[in-house]
Amino acid sequence: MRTTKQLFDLTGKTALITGGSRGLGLQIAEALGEQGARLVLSSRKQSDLDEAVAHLKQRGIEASAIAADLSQESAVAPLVAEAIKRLGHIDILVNNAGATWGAPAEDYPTEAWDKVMNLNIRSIFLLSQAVGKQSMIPRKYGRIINVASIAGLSGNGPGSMQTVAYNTSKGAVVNFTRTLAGEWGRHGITVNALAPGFFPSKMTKGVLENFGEENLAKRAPLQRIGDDEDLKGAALLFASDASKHITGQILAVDGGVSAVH
Ligand SMILES: NC(=O)c1ccc[n+]([C@@H]2O[C@H](COP(=O)([O-])OP(=O)(O)OC[C@H]3O[C@@H](n4cnc5c(N)ncnc54)[C@H](O)[C@@H]3O)[C@@H](O)[C@H]2O)c1
Ligand SMILES: O=C(O)[C@H](O)[C@@H](O)[C@H](O)[C@H](O)CO
Repeated sequence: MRTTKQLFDLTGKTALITGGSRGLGLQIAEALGEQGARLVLSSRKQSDLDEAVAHLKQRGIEASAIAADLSQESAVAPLVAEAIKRLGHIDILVNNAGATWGAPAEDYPTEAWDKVMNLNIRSIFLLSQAVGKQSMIPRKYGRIINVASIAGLSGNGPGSMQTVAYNTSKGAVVNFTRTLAGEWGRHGITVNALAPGFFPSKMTKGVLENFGEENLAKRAPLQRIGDDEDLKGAALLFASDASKHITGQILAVDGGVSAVH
């Protein structure tokens, strides 16, 4: 029997983290790296990635970066091939890259719908498929962590941001997580999702300006918004052997918002 410390230890493990250059992805990278995992980060811009790698190196974390536009299907195969080349294999896949777009549903541009859907759900399917087939299934081990959102657990009320594609894509992430967990449990792969509430980031800058921190915090029983360490514990749980008997689960990290709304 292992100790709790050993169950959460990621020494010798490898992880590919999409959208790892900033925001929640970088926070997850810190969490996994601090526990000993070797990392490959991916996101669209090489310059952002270089900064993130330097930031992690300062904290003693081994990371490298591969730029890829995941809204394009053609980006997936080269990314996975290069990540496996660098890491040897992939133990942990964090599907975190995501984006949003706001417009009233009746006027919502189909280009925006396609962009959001391609990145937020289609790329998660494609990446999981490639990493599963090439690395996790043959090795009979894997941890897939999808970053959903509490916006995938309910719709937006009147007066909130009009993000029909975003909420729809995150709802799809939730049920994709359960479905893949059902299929791949027999291969020793767990598939779980984080459902963050509001965290300040580049993506949510507009929401923060529109509604104000106080109003966003008021929605939560804990009366606060997320900060730069609030996702770490849940991410580490799903990445490590501490969760080897947990799959297909959606964990809200939201100050309690989804418990009461
Ligand atoms: N911030 C929040 O309140 C919040 C809440 C719930 C869920 N989320 C989810 O967390 C994830 C990260 O968001 P964030 O808030 O850190 O935002 P962010 O904008 O800071 O980070 C998004 C990341 O995704 C990458 N990315 C964007 N488009 C891409 C593309 N086409 N190809 C490859 N990479 C791309 C960016 O480079 C960046 O690394 C998203 O899936 C988002 O939906 C965020
Ligand atoms: O995915 C996200 O960006 C967040 O979860 C948002 O949905 C906020 O929680 C919401 O906007 C607060 O009102």
